[in-house]
Amino acid sequence: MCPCWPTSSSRTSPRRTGRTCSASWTSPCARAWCARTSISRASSVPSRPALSVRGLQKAFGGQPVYSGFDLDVRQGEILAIFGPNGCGKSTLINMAAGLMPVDGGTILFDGRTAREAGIGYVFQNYREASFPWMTTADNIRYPMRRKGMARRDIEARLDHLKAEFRVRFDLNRYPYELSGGQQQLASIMRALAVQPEVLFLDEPFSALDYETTLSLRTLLQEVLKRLSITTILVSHDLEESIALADRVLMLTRRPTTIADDMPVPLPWPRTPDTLSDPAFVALKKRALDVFTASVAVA
Ligand SMILES: Nc1ncnc2c1ncn2[C@@H]1O[C@H](COP(=O)(O)OP(=O)(O)OP(=O)(O)O)[C@@H](O)[C@H]1O
Repeated sequence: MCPCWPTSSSRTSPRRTGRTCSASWTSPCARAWCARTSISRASSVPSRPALSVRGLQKAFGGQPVYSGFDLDVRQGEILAIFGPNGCGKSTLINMAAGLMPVDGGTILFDGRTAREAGIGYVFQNYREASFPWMTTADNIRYPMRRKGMARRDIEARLDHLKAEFRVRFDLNRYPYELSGGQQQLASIMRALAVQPEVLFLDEPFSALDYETTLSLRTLLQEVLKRLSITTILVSHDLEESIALADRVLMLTRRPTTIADDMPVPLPWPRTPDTLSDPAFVALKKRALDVFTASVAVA
C-alpha cells in the first residue's frame, strides 16, 4: 500500500477526489504506486497556461533548492528541464505533480491544484512501475478501472493507445516478459490512458539502450504532438531535451534559477536525422555554452 494513499472512502470514489499523492515519496514502491494510480480529466480552457508556478519555495535541511521560482507551461507544449545533478529537476516535477509538498508559492494547473487536475507520471525505473502480477494490458487498464470507466470504453481506449503507439508486441504478456523499451512504452500508455492534462516524464529513457531510446522518443513525440499533450520532461541528456521539446528550460546549480529558457523552433516530427540538422547542432551548442557557464559560475 502506498504510504500516501488517501482514505478508504476516496479509494472507492477516485472521480471525486482525483489522483493526487500528497506525501513525499520515500521509497521506489511509493513512486511506483503513484505511477500506477494516475487518474485525470481533460483540459477545457486551453487559452491559459496549462501549468503556472509562482514564487515557489523549497528547501531541504535548511538549504534552499527553489527560492521564488516562476514558470509557465503552455497548453500542448513540451517543456524539457535540463540542469546539473542535484539542481532540483525531479523535485520541481514532483512538487508540480503533487507528490512532494511545497514550502511556499503556488503550482496551479489551469487555475486548479494538482489534487483537482489530472496528471500522468512516467518514472525512470519502469521495472518498479508496474504490477508484476497483472498482464501488461491490465496494467494499462488499471487507472481506467480505478476511474470507474465502463469496460467497453476501457477496451476502446486501449485499442486507441495501441494504434497511436503502433504496438506490435503482445500486451497479454506480463511486464517482466517484455523488453525494457516495451515496458517503458507500456508505462507511457498507462500514464496516458486516462487522458491527463499534463504528462510528467522523469528521465524516461535513461535506463534504455540508445537504439531503443531513439525509436521510443521518435514515437513518443509523434503521439504527444498529434494529441497536443502538455508535457514536462526531465532529462540528463541535452540532445534528448532539444530533440523532444518545444522549449528547454536550463537550470543553474542550487539555489536554482533559470539559466536560459531556450525555444526549440525545429519542425515536427523530429527524427534521428534531426540530430544532424545544422539548426539542431547550433541549438545544442548554445545550450552547452549556457550549461557550462551556469555550472562554472556556481
Ligand atoms: N526528500 C529529500 N530529502 C532531502 N533532500 C532531498 C530530498 N529530495 C531531494 N533532495 C535533495 O534536493 C536536491 C535536488 O534533488 P533532485 O533529485 O530534485 O535533483 P535533480 O536535479 O533531479 O538531480 P539528478 O540530476 O541527480 O537526478 C538534491 O541535493 C537532493 O539531494
